[in-house]
Amino acid sequence: MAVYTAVSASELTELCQRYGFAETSQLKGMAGGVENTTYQLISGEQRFILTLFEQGSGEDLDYFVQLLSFLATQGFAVAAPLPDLQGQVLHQIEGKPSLLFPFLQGQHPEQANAIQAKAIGQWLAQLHLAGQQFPIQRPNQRSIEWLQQRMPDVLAFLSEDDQRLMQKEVAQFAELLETYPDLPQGVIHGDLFRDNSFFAGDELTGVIDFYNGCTGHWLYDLAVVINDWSFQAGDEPNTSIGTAVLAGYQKVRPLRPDEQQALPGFLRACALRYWLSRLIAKHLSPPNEDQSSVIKDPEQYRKILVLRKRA
Ligand SMILES: Nc1ncnc2c1ncn2[C@@H]1O[C@H](COP(=O)(O)OP(=O)(O)OP(=O)(O)O)[C@@H](O)[C@H]1O
Ligand SMILES: N[C@@H](CCO)C(=O)O
Repeated sequence: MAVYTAVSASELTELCQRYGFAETSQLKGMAGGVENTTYQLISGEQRFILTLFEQGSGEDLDYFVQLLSFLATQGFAVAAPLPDLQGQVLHQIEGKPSLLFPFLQGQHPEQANAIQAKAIGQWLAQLHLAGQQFPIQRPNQRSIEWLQQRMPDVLAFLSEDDQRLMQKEVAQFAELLETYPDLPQGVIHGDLFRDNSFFAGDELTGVIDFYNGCTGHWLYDLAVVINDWSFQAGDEPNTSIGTAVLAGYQKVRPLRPDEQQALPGFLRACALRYWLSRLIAKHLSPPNEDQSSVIKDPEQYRKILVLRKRA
């Protein structure tokens, strides 16, 4: 259960007054999630999601709020934060920056089918195209520079073979970016795993967790999705799912020839990115007791990297 901060009755009452909700509204902790405190807020027949951000000052939240509001006005299936009666979106609850979201219908597709995979590919390409009209920039916090800076921190936790693998892959990604310096960039989601999407049957009802959203390579975003959506069970990729994501994407925005050439390298780089971020989460940002059950396995992404190298 990802609830690190308890909300007092007085803070809940204040929140309800700001939104015009009944004072009988209740909070219920949500399972799932790693970083933030998430509650379901139940007000009569209505349900919402209340997120208290456990890290950071909330400065970056302004980017996410603006981006989500922009996407909602463009008709995207996203959970955009809701303004209170005064039009205020960002709140402080128990001293934490907090947002209230609409409750999305549906489930995360643990075993996604090809129709769902195609739908997420289409959604992603539409995001990339629409993002060209979004004026705010945010650097990618998981760029090649981040890989280069953070890699030395985790080498001590790896076997000699894995150290060599990681060093070589970081160097090869840097070379790839030099070989293809003009790949298109723009707004990306940055973390569109299956557990950040909701489907009711085969219909995509919404996408959440834009906290890795930034200005980055569109191909990077696509590679994150193809990796997570293809490796649904076991160690082998479900290639028909990867193909469906790509087909959905290209139906909306065909890849340029340089992107097609660079895609295999980006699939490796994105596997590397999650191998590294999960190693950091495991060894260098040790979870507290409540979080330990939700730490994601770095080994899964090392294996994906090795498989992507062989392909
Ligand atoms: N708008 C929403 N509608 C319905 N359920 C939601 C919504 N937003 C989040 N949830 C659910 O709440 C739980 C926690 O959310 P989430 O995964 O975003 O947590 P987090 O800690 O912010 O994320 P992360 O896993 O990236 O650290 C998840 O089970 C998710 O499905
Ligand atoms: N999607 C990430 C966790 C949230 O950033 C992972 O699977 O490692």
